[in-house]
Amino acid sequence: MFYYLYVLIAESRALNLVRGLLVYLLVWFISTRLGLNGLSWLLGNAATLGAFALIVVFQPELRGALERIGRGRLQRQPLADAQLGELVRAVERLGALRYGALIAIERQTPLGEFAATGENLDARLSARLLESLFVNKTPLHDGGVILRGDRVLAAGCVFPLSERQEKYLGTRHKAAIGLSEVSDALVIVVSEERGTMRIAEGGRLSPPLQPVELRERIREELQASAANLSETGFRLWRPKEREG
Ligand SMILES: Nc1ncnc2c1ncn2[C@@H]1O[C@H](COP(=O)(O)OP(=O)(O)OP(=O)(O)O)[C@@H](O)[C@H]1O
Repeated sequence: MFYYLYVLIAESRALNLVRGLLVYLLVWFISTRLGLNGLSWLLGNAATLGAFALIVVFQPELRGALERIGRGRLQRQPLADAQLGELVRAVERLGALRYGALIAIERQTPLGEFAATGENLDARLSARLLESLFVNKTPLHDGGVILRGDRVLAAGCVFPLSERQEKYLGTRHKAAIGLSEVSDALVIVVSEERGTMRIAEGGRLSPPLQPVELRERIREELQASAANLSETGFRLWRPKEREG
């Protein structure tokens, strides 16, 4: 439990917070022992308010953690090999043509609330459809596409932005990471500037992937989540090695 707690903390902004809290508690403890009544009173009262402030500041992390715990047995129709081929072909072509793209593959966390921000399509997945959806100057190219099983659920969707501060990350990549922070979706992002293809999952962004790697990674992830689900009935959260 401590290990999992540590990984959960280390993976988020909470690590700095825990360090800060330890310093705070130490100063409070020392001031009480030394009889510095003013400082000790101030720190004691601030701690009560601080507990509420923490809930507000760390609302996204708390939401993510609760969501992970409550992830249930919503079994989705997995992507068949043929559809996976179509998806990878589309992503590869979008990269080659330098069209930016953002595609979320729904797993156990329902993405309905994000699909509702875009245009409902419920169309059969095909490479040509996916490519068309990201062509510049068309009404639906802005935003992300959501795949549910072998269907394109919606396009032009707004995903939550990650609060990561890295300057090299543009909004498309932050939206990919953001959605993967609050759900178990696999999010593929194609850079318009560089034509690179990456996957965001569990709040982490992969390095640029080759088409073969992309296909394997998606296949592995989808198989792993299906196996995990059938073994236990619930999708267990497993910490992963950090990437990059
Ligand atoms: N919250 C969001 N949800 C979905 N899509 C978004 C969101 N924010 C931005 N986008 C998409 O990202 C596009 C802007 O990408 P931007 O150039 O800022 O990001 P980037 O990560 O640098 O990507 P690129 O490498 O493709 O330039 C927008 O036109 C929009 O299509």
